[in-house]
Amino acid sequence: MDVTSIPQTRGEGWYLALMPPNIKGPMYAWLDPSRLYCNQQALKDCIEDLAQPFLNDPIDLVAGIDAMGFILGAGIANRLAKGFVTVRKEGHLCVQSQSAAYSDYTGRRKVLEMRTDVIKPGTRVLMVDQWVETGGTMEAAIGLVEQQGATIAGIATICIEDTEGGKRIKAKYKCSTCVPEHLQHQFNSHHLDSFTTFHQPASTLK
Ligand SMILES: O=P(O)(O)OC[C@H]1O[C@H](OP(=O)(O)OP(=O)(O)O)[C@H](O)[C@@H]1O
Ligand SMILES: Nc1ncnc2[nH]cnc12
Repeated sequence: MDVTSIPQTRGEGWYLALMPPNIKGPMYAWLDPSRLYCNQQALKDCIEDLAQPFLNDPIDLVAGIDAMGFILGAGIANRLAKGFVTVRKEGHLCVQSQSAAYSDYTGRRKVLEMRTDVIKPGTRVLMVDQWVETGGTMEAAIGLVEQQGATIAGIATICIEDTEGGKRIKAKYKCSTCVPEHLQHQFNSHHLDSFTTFHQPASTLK
């Protein structure tokens, strides 16, 4: 699908077909969700789908995880008319912060940091990231938020894979994703039928 085209008929999760497969190998995610943000209708529909289950829930604050969780998180915060707090990769926050070490789908050790001057005991926080694969990143971020006394109001992310960590998160929290149930197995196996229609333009293969 052309990156900016808007189909006349848009079924559930139509925009997921905009995501191209990884062509760079195992140190990268298996697909690139960020291409869907380039399509104005896809970005709008994705944010609406993720926010919808939480529209009537008591939420005080939205937390987005560095880096791509900032895009969806800010959009969802705006839709819910709530504030937005960043959960950052280490080395960027110049104010008092708490940190948590974790490893993600790459197997690398990483650190997340969060400011300590926003969350109060009982603050209800909606956690947002682009994706949950092993769940390492989301569980580290949840740990930071809970450590400050907040309650997790839910999780919003394009996909939660049915990994051990993904299943643990789904069992424990209210979750909103963009993946229709009948497509979940394609996401779990890291291959989407829509990949077969992807042709990399010659100019991008240099
Ligand atoms: O469930 P996990 O195995 O922990 O993986 C999920 C994380 O990995 C990706 O971020 P990544 O750090 O690759 O990239 P980003 O900085 O572009 O968001 C994704 O957006 C999640 O944050
Ligand atoms: N952004 C992402 N896309 C696909 N798979 C992922 N696994 C972890 N992050 C991912």
